[in-house]
Amino acid sequence: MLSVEGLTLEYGAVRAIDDVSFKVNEGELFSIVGPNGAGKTSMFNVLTGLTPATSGQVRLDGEVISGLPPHGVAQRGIARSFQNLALFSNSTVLENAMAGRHRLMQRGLFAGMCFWGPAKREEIAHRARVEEILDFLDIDHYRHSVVTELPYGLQKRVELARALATEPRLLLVDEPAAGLNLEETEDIARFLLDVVSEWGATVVLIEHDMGMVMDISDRVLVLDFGRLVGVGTPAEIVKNERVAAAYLGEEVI
Ligand SMILES: Nc1ncnc2c1ncn2[C@@H]1O[C@H](COP(=O)(O)OP(=O)(O)OP(=O)(O)O)[C@@H](O)[C@H]1O
Repeated sequence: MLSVEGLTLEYGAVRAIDDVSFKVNEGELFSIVGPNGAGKTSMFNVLTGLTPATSGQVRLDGEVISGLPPHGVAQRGIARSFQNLALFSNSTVLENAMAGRHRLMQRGLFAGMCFWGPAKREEIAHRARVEEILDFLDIDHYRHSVVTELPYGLQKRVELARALATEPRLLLVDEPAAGLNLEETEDIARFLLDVVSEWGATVVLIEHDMGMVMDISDRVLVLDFGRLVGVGTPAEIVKNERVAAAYLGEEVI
C-alpha cells in the first residue's frame, strides 16, 4: 500500500533520513521505532507532505505522493495524529472531531452557513458518524467539554478522534502513549488494534513504549541516525544485533 523508496531528508548538514526504503502492507499495524533523534517524526513529516524530501519517493497504491502538499496527501486518505497535541484548545471535543470531517464535506460554505436542505442533512450525517467515533474511543460523554479542561490522556483520544474522523485508509500515529499511564496505554493499544481489525485501516505507529510496540505490531522498522537498521516481525527484531547496538551501544555485539 505504502512504498518508501530511497528516501533522504537533509536539514543543512543533518541527514534526518538517510536513504531509507520500506513497504507497508494494507491492513498492517507497522511501527517505526528508534532512539531520540533517529528520524521518526521527520519520516511522518515527509509522508504527510509537511516537509519535502531531499531525494527519494513515496508511493501510495503505486501513485507517487511525495511532492504533494499536506491537503493533497490528506485527500488520498492519509491522516495523522501529532506527538504534541494539535487540537483547537478552546473548542469542544465534538467540534475538534468535526474539524476532521472537513475534507469529506461536499456542500459549499454558503449552504453550510445557511444550514438548509442538503447541507443540513449532510451535517447531520457527519455528526452521527463523529458521534460513533467518540463512542468507539469512549469519550462520547465528554462531547461538549472544552478539550483543555480534560485530562491529558483524554486529550490524546480526542486527537485520535480527529484523525479517525477523516476516515483514513492509512493512519499515522505519533507517540500516542507518551505521557500516559499503563491503563491509558493499554486502552490506546486496544483502540489501534480495533482500527485495523474492525475499520480495515492500515496504521503506522511511532512509539517509544517498546512493550506496546512488541505487543501489537505486525512488523517493526528500526531507525538510528536516520538509517534503517532493521525491519521485521517483533520476534525478528528482538534478535537483531544491529537493533540491539542502536539501542544499547556497540559494545553489546
Ligand atoms: N526542522 C529541523 N531543522 C533542523 N534539524 C531538524 C529539524 N527537525 C528535526 N531535525 C533533526 O533531525 C534529526 C531527526 O529528528 P526527528 O525529530 O525526526 O527524530 P525522532 O526520531 O522523531 O526523535 P524523538 O524520538 O526525540 O521524537 C535530529 O537530529 C533533529 O535534531
